[in-house]
Amino acid sequence: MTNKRVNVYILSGFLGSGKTTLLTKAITYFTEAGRKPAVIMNEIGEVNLDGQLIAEEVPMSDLLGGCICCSSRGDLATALNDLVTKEQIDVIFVESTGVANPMEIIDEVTDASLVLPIELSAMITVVDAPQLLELNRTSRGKTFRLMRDQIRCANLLLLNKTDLLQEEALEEVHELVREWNPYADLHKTVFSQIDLQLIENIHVEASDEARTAAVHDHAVESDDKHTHEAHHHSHRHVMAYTHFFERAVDSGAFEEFISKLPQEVYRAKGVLTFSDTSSRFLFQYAYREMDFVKITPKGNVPDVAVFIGENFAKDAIRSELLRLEKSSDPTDTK
Ligand SMILES: Nc1nc2c(ncn2[C@@H]2O[C@H](COP(=O)(O)OP(=O)(O)OP(=O)(O)O)[C@@H](O)[C@H]2O)c(=O)[nH]1
Repeated sequence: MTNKRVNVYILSGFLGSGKTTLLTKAITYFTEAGRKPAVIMNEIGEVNLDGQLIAEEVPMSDLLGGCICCSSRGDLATALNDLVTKEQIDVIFVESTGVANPMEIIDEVTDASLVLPIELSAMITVVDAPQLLELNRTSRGKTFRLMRDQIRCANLLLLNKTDLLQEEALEEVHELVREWNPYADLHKTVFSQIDLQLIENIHVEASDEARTAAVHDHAVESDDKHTHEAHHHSHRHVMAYTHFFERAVDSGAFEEFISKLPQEVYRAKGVLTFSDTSSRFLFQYAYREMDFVKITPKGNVPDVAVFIGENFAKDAIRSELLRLEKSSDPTDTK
């Protein structure tokens, strides 16, 4: 379970922004690099038209007739499960409907990562630059707010359709996006054309060296808020840390650890065995409230916890959990 994990990328962005345009390019790139991609396509309508653009040999799952984030909740996990259990896949792209709430999708993928060999690698948001600019200048309604949320949650941002804007207008919308998300890698694009290696790099960084860098970022930001601008090139914004437990931890010590989580961690969940209880527990943590429910997991579920937040120090969480594991080890006499 702890070995190879399939990288999951969420593609978000408002209706017609250029997600499928990016997806077809990304599939070609990963296929040519010898890695096997798969796609989960979520459409509000009852037919998957975008799927027609994806090569036949790419495994694809359709979630039709609703948004992943509301009516189809649970279906995404099933689709992920089907892909990773039936196919030899390296990468999964989840193309959400243009109106999906990004946090809900992040939540559902990370929920699934508790029980499946997958890992949320990044959220990539494609922004329709002319549309955002127009909404910013005029209505600022529901669509505008949704676009803002999709931008805020991203690790990689494509400011797309820049061919349709004059230089000055482009700078205006670029500034707006940068203001909403100072952390993501931001690229001005035409037909979602970017160096696709960037997508792989997000993953590499998020999975290892980034841990150290995240600690550094965090420390610098809390020392001096005015140096915030210096971190524009960081890929770390909304991020997740998954911890697989090697042994059971003490329930009281774990609760205390959760109660002291930094405020940058706004969501955590997991399945745990405690050294001082007979049952296993599903734990949930949201908006500083925690909840533990006894469960008997179906299948072979490891002891695991996922932490989701913004720019938190993954290393600090990891070392504290290792310390809890060590202190509940009866063979450790130190
Ligand atoms: N002019 C221009 N058109 C673009 C650009 N990128 C994409 N398009 C066009 O915009 C339309 C929508 O692109 P898609 O990639 O299908 O957008 P999408 O986000 O997948 O759309 P939905 O699935 O409906 O949410 C297509 O006709 C594209 O060819 C761009 O940079 N400039």
